[in-house]
Amino acid sequence: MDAASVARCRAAVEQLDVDGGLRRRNHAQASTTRGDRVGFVRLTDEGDGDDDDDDGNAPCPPELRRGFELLESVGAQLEVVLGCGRLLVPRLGMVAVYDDPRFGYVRHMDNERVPASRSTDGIESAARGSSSSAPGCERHCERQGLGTGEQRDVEQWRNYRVLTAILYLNAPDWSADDGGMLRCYAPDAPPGAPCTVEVVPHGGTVVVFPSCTVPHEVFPARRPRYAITLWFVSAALLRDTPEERAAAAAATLVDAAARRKRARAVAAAADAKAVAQAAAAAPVNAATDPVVACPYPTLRTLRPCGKPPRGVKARAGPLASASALEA
Ligand SMILES: O=C(O)CCC(=O)C(=O)O
Ligand SMILES: [Fe+2]
Repeated sequence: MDAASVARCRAAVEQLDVDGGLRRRNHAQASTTRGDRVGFVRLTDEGDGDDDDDDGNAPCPPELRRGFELLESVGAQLEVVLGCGRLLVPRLGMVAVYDDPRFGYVRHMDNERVPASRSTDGIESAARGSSSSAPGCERHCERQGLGTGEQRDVEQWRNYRVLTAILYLNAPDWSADDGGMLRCYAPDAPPGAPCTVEVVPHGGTVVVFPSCTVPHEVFPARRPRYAITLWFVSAALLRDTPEERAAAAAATLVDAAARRKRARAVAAAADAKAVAQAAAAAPVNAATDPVVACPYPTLRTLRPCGKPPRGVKARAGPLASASALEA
């Protein structure tokens, strides 16, 4: 993204902050794991007032829309390039500023398997579509022969994200000395293993990686560090019936050996096209990336990813289903 557009987006984020739209996380571990303040903005005008996701989320400022549109177009291109089936865009996008030079964000994954009883993200659940109390989980467990009594011990995906896309909005004179680097690790790399990619968060740079397989961390920054993030959701998890969800899960869960083969899962570039090309060149196979086994609770908060670019024929993912969007 060009410098002028980045500057406009950054100014919009600063204004959002002045208006009280960015808050520090208030759950217990947040103070030690991450130093950012975040807000969620509505990316569509949709919203009929009876949806929790509406609570307290400002509409995306017009100047910031271009940033989210860029991320959405990255998703649209990756959907085609990676053949991962239909990606969906949540109604909310995240805006973040790291302004405490003591803290970045410790190594984590944006989605992962956790015991069912812990598969919630607290305040993130509504905003990011990551609720674990989705109706149907119990029936899903039953379908798999696990029984409702045992379901608390069953692992589930923490949330519904499959692809993370970040756009940095930092000032043009940002340098490596300012810190704030994003470090991504090879999937399944043990702590301390060599990292695969380090990204200096230059304004205009976009980073994408599969949410379920790439551990990453953010280093503390000496200056306020701005970014917006869109977490794409897979259509496959929107299947309506337990049978369909079970089939989707069985068809898409990846075994550990296959995951290890995907050493490089990160692409960074200055614009959407370059991102898509870089991702295509990397040995990422999103077709086999995992999707969650729970239904998404509020279908209305999702919409299909933007149209693929001209001349590129969309490859139908094995689980993509337009009917999943009709709720
Ligand atoms: O801003 C970044 O580079 C990454 C932030 C991150 O990992 C997150 O918000 O989950
Ligand atoms: Fe993250």
